[in-house]
Amino acid sequence: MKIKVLDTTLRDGEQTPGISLTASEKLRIATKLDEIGVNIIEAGSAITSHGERKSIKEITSEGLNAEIASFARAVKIDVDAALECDVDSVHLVVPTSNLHIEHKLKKSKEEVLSQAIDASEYALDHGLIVELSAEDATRSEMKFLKEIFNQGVDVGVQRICACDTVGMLTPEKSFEFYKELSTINAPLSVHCHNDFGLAVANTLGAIRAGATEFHCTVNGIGERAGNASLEEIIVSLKTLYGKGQNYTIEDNDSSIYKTDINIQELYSTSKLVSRLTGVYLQPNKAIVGENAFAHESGIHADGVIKNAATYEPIVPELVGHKRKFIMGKHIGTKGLKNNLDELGIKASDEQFMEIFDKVKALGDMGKCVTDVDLQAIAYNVLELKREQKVKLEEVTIVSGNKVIPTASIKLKIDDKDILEAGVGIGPVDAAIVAVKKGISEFADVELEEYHVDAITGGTDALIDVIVKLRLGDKIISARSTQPDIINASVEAYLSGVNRLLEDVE
Ligand SMILES: CC(=O)SCCNC(=O)CCNC(=O)[C@H](O)C(C)(C)COP(=O)(O)OP(=O)(O)OC[C@H]1O[C@@H](n2cnc3c(N)ncnc32)[C@H](O)[C@@H]1OP(=O)(O)O
Ligand SMILES: CC(=O)C(=O)O
Repeated sequence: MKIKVLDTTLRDGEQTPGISLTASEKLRIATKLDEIGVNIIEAGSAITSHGERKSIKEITSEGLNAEIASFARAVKIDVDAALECDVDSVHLVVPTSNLHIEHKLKKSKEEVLSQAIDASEYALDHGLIVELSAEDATRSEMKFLKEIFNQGVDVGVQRICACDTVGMLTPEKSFEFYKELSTINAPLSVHCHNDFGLAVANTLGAIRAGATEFHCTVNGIGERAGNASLEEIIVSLKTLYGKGQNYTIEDNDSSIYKTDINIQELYSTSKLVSRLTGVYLQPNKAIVGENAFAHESGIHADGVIKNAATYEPIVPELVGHKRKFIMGKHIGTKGLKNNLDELGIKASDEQFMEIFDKVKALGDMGKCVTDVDLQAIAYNVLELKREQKVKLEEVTIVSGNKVIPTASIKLKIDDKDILEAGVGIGPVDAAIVAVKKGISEFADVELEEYHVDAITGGTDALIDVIVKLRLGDKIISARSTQPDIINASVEAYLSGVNRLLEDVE
C-alpha cells in the first residue's frame, strides 16, 4: 500500500520554542525534503508574518516536485495569506474537541462546523487542494468529528486529517480511532505529537488501521515534546513491516507499506535540520543519533565485528549513517583492535595489552578516548615519534563587545611559516577560520562537530574540547584539555588535522 508523507518540519517543527528559520534556511530544508521524496511539504503558516510569507513564496517559486502546503486556520484571512504565497494546498485546521471549542474558540459546535465548511469552500473555490484537519481530534466526540469530515468531503475537500494534538493516544487506541475514521470516503491522514513518547507508535497504529498519509518532522522536532519523527517512521515501515533485519536497498518495494522516501538520505537530512535549526540531537536518538550505531561495550563490539546483526537492527549505511566503536571503560580487546587497525597501528601482543590497560584506566577516570588520544597512547607504548606536519606557533585574538572577533595565527607547516587572519561569530570561530585558511593549501578539512565542556564548573575551569573532523571520506575525533578555550579549540583542531594529513601522505 502506498503511504504519502507530509513533512511539517518547516511549520510544526519550526513551532519548537526558540526556532526561527530564515527564508534561505527554509528553502535549503525544503529542497532537501523534496530531493529525498517527501510528497507534501508544509512550508509554514502563511498568516504568521511577512517573513513567513516571503519564505513560503521562495519555496513555491522553486518548482519542486512536492506539493507545497500552508497551515491555515478555518478563516478567510489565513486562506488569503496562503493564496498570496502560491501554495498548492492548505492544511486547514479546525479544533473539534469540546475543550478547544468552548474554552479556546468560545463558539458553539454549529458555528465551528459552518466555519470549517465555509473556509474549505473558500479555499477550494480559489483552486487550492484542501486537507481538512481536526485539531485535538483524539479528545473529540467521534460523532462530531465524522460530521465535520463528512460535510467537508461533501463540499470537495481532497483529504482529511485527525490530529493527536497533545499526544493522548496509545497504539491500541490509535488503531481503533483511525479504523473508525477510515470508513469516511477520503484519504485519511494522521498527525501525532510525542508528549508521552508514543508519536511514532501511534502513527504506525494509524497506518495499520488505514491512514494513507502521515505527518512528521525531521528529528521529531515540534511543539513541546515534538512530533512523530520522519526517520523513525520510514525505517519502521520499510523494515519492521517488510523484511526486517534482512532489508536492503534493493528491497525498496518489498514492504507492506511503500513510500517515496530515499532511506539512505535520512541521516544527512537529520544533520542538515539539526544544524540549521540549532536543535542538537540527543546522542541516543533512534536511527540518526550519534550513538544509534555506536558500540562501546566489549561484548557488543566483539559481536558486531563477527556479525553486525548481533547488535544492530539494520546496517547504518542503510540510512547513510556510520558504525563507530567508542573507546571507554567498557571496551574489549576486539573493539580496540578494530580501532588500532583503522588507525594503521600494529602492536605486539604485549604492546597491545599495555595500550588496552591505558585505555581502560582512562575509562575508569570517566574519559572517553578519541582517535587522536588512542594514537598518542599507542605511539607512546610503541615508542614511536611522529613529526607533526602543522605546528602552532602563535595565536592572537581580538574580541569584545565593540569589535568583530578577529584571530591572527602563525603556523609552521613543513618548516614554512604561514601567517593568516580570520574573523568569526566569536573568538573560537575566528581562530578556527584563521587556521583553516592557513592549512587550505594542504587540505580542506571540514569541522563536523565541536563540543566544549567546562570540566570543573567555574570560570577558571579546565576546558575540554572534542572535535570531529572530516577530510574526504575520513573522519577523525580529537580532543584538547586546557584552561583556555581558544588554545584548547585550536589544539584539538590541529591535532585532528595532523592525524588526517598523515593519512594523505
Ligand atoms: C496545534 C497547532 O500547532 S496550531 C498552529 C499553531 N501555529 C501558530 O500559532 C502560528 C503562528 N501564530 C501566529 O502568528 C498568530 O497566532 C496568528 C497570526 C495566527 C494569530 O494572531 P492573533 O490574531 O494575534 O491571535 P492570537 O494568536 O492571540 O489568538 C489566536 C486566535 O485564533 C483563533 N483560532 C485558533 N485556532 C483557530 C482555528 N483553527 N480556526 C479559527 N480560529 C482559530 C483563536 O480563537 C484566537 O482568536 P480570538 O482571539 O478571536 O479568540
Ligand atoms: C494541527 C496541529 O499541528 C495539531 O493539532 O497538532
